[in-house]
Amino acid sequence: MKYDAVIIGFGKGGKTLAGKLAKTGKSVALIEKDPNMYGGTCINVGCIPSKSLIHSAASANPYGDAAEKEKKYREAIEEKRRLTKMLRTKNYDKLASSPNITIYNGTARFAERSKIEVKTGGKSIIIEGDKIFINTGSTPRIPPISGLSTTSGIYTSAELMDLDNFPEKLTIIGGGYIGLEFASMFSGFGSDVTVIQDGETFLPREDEDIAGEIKAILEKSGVKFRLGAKIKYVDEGPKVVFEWNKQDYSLESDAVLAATGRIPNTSELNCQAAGIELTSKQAVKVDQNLRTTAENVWAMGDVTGGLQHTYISLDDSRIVWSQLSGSGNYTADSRRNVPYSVFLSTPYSRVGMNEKEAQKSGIDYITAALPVSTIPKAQVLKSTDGILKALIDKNTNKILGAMLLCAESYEVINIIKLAMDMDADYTVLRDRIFTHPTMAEALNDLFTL
Ligand SMILES: Cc1cc2nc3c(=O)[nH]c(=O)nc-3n(C[C@H](O)[C@H](O)[C@H](O)COP(=O)(O)OP(=O)(O)OC[C@H]3O[C@@H](n4cnc5c(N)ncnc54)[C@H](O)[C@@H]3O)c2cc1C
Ligand SMILES: NC(=O)c1ccc[n+]([C@@H]2O[C@H](COP(=O)([O-])OP(=O)(O)OC[C@H]3O[C@@H](n4cnc5c(N)ncnc54)[C@H](O)[C@@H]3O)[C@@H](O)[C@H]2O)c1
Repeated sequence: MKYDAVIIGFGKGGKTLAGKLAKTGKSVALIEKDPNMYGGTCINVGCIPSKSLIHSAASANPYGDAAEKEKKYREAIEEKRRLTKMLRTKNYDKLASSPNITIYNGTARFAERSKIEVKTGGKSIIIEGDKIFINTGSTPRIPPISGLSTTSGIYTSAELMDLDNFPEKLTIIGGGYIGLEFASMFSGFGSDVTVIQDGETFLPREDEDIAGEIKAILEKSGVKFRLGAKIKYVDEGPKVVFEWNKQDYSLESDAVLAATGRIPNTSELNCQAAGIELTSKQAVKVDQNLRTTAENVWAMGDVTGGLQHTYISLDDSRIVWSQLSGSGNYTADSRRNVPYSVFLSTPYSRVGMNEKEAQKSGIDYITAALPVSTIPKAQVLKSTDGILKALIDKNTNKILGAMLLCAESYEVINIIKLAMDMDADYTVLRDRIFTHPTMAEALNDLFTL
């Protein structure tokens, strides 16, 4: 079988590109190894199921009795299963219904530069592609802690989001995005949550005041932190044995989540057969056009070792499409002002520089700050914890960055990103009409210096 394009992995970038290529009449083969992953990590085991559970947790009663908590949790898991199944089917049907797309269910590996071996159900077939696109995503990194991969009751994020029984007591290893979102979610359901992190500093990339507020909000909801801890081993229970503040502790719980980062999925690809180089972190090495070191082979999304967000994988498909459709002008180094949101009970969103980075770069900046309690909509929502902060270039009046720790920050941050992309002065946000009462209207006050 020969195709114009072979796409390995049904992730965000891959499925978007498949659709675009098929629309222009190209023949496309899309290979996915797991039928429960049609549509990729985001809709099956990542963003969407976690946000569905976070949404359900927001209306749970963390102080309810055991039966009430269990009931609410089971309903939330059922709703998550319904939602992911619906999206998975939709994603599959959308591509499968195109006459130009063939979906293969099997594990792909390079036989040579343009030939891919697909192993499926004990059989193996070779398919050929004029152009090949790698979109195989990433997988949880399990650190070499004794007992971590062999003890029962230790889960990855995907497994924990499919647990039938409510964990009254949850230990989370790792205080990154996944660790904190799950801490917030499970404390919302009423779990007793402890986060164990190796590093001393909480959210080391954030400004201290912001990190401090986030930690205080999580602690207020009952989450306990053990920062600068060294895990010695994990044992049946499950029980995590660790050293913290020069003392040994043994923490037993109903479940342990390993949220210790994610590594690119390249181990099955046999990249060397195609002359595709990997980085020292096992990511596919790409240039600014997302070309690999092999001719006519590109890579998109988590597998490239860059920022791990669904919208980055989507944007990667735009970079690739820019070359396939002619202009080639859009490249990874022209991508700027990439925002992110951490979906905590009080969500945190950021775009651009923070103070730490501005100080390091020597830019002359002004800091604008606004306590969330002054925002009328925050009072309506009864969500008055948090702070809004923005940095403005003193010489040019341009916005350098913003950090929003408040309800609905994941929506409002996109307004600031747009203003930054348009190179607007901060006064544009200060003087805009926004609807009332909204969280967005707080930008008028934040940017009134
Ligand atoms: C719990 C969690 C929450 C998250 N929340 C967010 C969020 O709120 N917002 C956000 O933007 N990002 C979030 N992310 C990150 C986001 O999910 C990923 O960055 C994104 O899904 C990566 O997409 P991708 O296109 O690189 O590949 P993926 O969507 O991972 O797709 C890769 C596909 O390739 C398949 N595959 C792998 N190897 C092979 C092979 N050899 N042959 C055939 N198929 C193969 C895999 O089965 C998989 O389906 C979250 C991640 C997790 C785990
Ligand atoms: N809202 C979002 O966009 C969103 C949400 C969830 C996940 N994600 C993506 O998923 C990726 C993976 O998230 P993650 O939280 O697993 O990784 P991460 O890299 O963000 O955090 C890993 C954490 O584990 C800790 N850690 C590592 N080894 C440890 C050990 N041996 N003992 C104790 N602590 C240890 C680290 O100190 C760190 O706090 C992120 O990079 C993110 O891009 C995005």
